[in-house]
Amino acid sequence: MARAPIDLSVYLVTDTVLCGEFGAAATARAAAAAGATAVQLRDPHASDDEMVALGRAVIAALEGSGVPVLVNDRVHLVHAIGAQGAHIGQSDLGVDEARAILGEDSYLGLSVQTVDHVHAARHHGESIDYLGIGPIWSQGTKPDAAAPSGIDTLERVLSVSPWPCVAIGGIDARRTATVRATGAAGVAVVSAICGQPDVAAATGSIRAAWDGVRV
Ligand SMILES: Cc1ncc(COP(=O)(O)OP(=O)(O)O)c(N)n1
Ligand SMILES: Cc1nc(C(=O)O)sc1CCOP(=O)(O)O
Ligand SMILES: [Mg+2]
Repeated sequence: MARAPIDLSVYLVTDTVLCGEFGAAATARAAAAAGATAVQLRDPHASDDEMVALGRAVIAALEGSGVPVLVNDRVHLVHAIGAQGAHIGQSDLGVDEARAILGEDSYLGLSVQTVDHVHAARHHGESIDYLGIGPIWSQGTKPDAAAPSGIDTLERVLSVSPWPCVAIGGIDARRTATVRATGAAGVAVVSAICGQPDVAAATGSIRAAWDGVRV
């Protein structure tokens, strides 16, 4: 069964530590109400049990919003959480294994850093729903990320990718318009939303920048 296209335009990636006392679930709810269109549950430090509890809380917080939740790395927890898909990278389990766990109805995103990564993934075809490409700019959220690749690499990946691409790394409202101008499908954002004093306002400014609205 074909999956409906996923709206990646403002893609929140949660960070439990950055979200602080406000929490990932409240952050997801406020962000969705302010225009986030997808949420990725990302917590490299959580145990599987903690991830399931957090994921279920995020799903409950988003009830009725229509915003899909994707689980970072832990593809085996997607169904237990009740999430809509998963996101994996070059060092995680492979696309075939992930798709076998997910079945045909769940979304799957893959991180790439280079054009060669896109060519290497091409044979997976419809097993993949979208690519994440980054880090585009310098960022402080993912210590083991590659060096910033710059907007040129994003443009090169976009020129060869058969899948929609979302940019990640150092993206805030100001840079969102730059990403949109490349033809990317969206911006994936952690610290410009998580832990911000007003999550809804922070998300709204990214939403407005993506929509080309002057604020
Ligand atoms: C939307 C999006 N793009 C890229 C990544 C990074 O994935 P990965 O390289 O697997 O690194 P981790 O996030 O797992 O540390 C992402 N999570 N989301
Ligand atoms: C989770 C993640 N993945 C990256 C990649 O390049 O694949 S960069 C990153 C963190 C991005 O955080 P921020 O929005 O705070 O800059
Ligand atoms: Mg990963």
